[in-house]
Amino acid sequence: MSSATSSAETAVPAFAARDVVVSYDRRPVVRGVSFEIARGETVAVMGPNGSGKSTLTRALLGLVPLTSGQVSVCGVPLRRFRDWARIGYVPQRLSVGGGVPATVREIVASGRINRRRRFRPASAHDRAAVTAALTAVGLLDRADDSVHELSGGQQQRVLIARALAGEPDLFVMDEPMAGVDAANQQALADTIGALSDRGATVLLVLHELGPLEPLIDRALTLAGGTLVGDGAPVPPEGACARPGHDHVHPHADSDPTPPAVPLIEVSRRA
Ligand SMILES: Nc1ncnc2c1ncn2[C@@H]1O[C@H](COP(=O)(O)OP(=O)(O)OP(=O)(O)O)[C@@H](O)[C@H]1O
Repeated sequence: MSSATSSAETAVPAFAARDVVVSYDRRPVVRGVSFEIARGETVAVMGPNGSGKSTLTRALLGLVPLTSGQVSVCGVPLRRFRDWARIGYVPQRLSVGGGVPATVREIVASGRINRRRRFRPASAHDRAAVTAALTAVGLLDRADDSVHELSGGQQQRVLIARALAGEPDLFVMDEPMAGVDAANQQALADTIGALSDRGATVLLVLHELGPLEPLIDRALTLAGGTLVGDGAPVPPEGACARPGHDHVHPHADSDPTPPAVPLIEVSRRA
């Protein structure tokens, strides 16, 4: 956690959403969602495909506009929030370096931009933070390779390293385990666990709890854009618990009945 964090500040929620509605083409896909995430909590956002998980998390960061409702980050209304260096965002897919022959190290170093003083070269601390982030995700040996030479799962780890490099105290990760093999999933879970132990706030969009299960304090469950569950995560049982279980539930649009319990899914994405 940032050394600037005072005990008074920890009483303020990291994120607060009130009656949040987000629409695409006037179709609401997040429908009146309210919750608070306390500083230091590790929270999963779960639910069927298309239930609005990504849209909700993007709305918390101002990446999609709210149709109505309010969001505040560390007690500051989103429209006035400027302290973006405190937030590490891991998007669902690699969206940087497209067509540009950027190296893994360059992408990860871009996570320091909000921390660096303008027009100053990278400091020893900047370089050390980048190396530590690459080490944490097991990609130090690929640092000088083009990011396009990496597999989808490795590219996902580059995005996580980019977020780590900025040394934020709030992390928002959209399906960080998607496409990552089992061994590296455990390594990433250990990294996220270490962040959590340091007091970071971690919000994760997840299709399944997997190796992150012991770290999750709370699960917010969406169905059809509505919050239908807020409580302890429910581990998968029976067939759903089997490794490799592939289970895609119908889109909430075609099944308007909210589930009684959180649905645990495995993404079909490679
Ligand atoms: N940019 C967009 N423009 C129009 N519709 C969108 C856009 N992004 C998402 N949607 C639609 O909004 C709904 C919610 O999508 P969202 O990606 O937030 O759900 P999700 O729960 O994260 O899904 P998944 O688990 O499949 O990633 C879906 O019906 C989706 O098709």
